[in-house]
Amino acid sequence: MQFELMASMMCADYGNLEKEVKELTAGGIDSFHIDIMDGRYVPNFAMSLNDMKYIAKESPKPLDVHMMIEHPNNRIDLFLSNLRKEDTVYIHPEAEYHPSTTLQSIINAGMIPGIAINPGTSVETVMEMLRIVKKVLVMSVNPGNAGQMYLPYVGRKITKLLALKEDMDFEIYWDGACSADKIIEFAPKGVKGFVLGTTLLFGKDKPYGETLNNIRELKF
Ligand SMILES: O=C(CO)[C@H](O)[C@H](O)COP(=O)(O)O
Repeated sequence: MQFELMASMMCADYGNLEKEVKELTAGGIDSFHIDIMDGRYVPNFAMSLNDMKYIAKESPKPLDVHMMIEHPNNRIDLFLSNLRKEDTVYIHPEAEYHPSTTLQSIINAGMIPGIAINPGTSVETVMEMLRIVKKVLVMSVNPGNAGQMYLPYVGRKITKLLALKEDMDFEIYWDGACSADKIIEFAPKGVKGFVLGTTLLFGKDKPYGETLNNIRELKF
């Protein structure tokens, strides 16, 4: 079964970032998920513009830039000017007065536009934006921290999005507490990719390549 695996780099060993990026690249990761936080939209600080630039320099793999910041429109050009056509930028619609303006800037710059949907945000709230994005990142934990519990009510939202995607042009991605049983349940239903953090990939005393191979060989 074809699905994408992304590494949540806020969970990586920052003291050995070069080694982490090289091992994940060699191990077959599909892209690097970079959580940009401002300590306001979410109660944490994670990665920065410089971390994003460093990872882009160290690996040819695409980046998923997840903007967990207030008013991303004020800072979007800084990020877009350092990205490539194959990179995705996700914004949180709640963080902006006019989120479609920000999405249009991402589209105009040639990157892949995405929205991230918080557990408490309904599909109906973001319906019009589903028509202009290519990717929808469904948060199955509240944004800001790795290592949280999966929130089961998010499953219903994914079911709704899967039905809508039949008539629209976006793919669904999973972010937060992603475990093997969630991949087994949701990949066959059509979820296109999974962000891997502390639950499945990091801090496991196992080479990343081995973990990624094990996930790709899961029995469906
Ligand atoms: O978006 C995130 C936090 O807001 C992280 O990417 C994600 O939570 C990491 O995965 P895990 O939950 O398995 O540690």
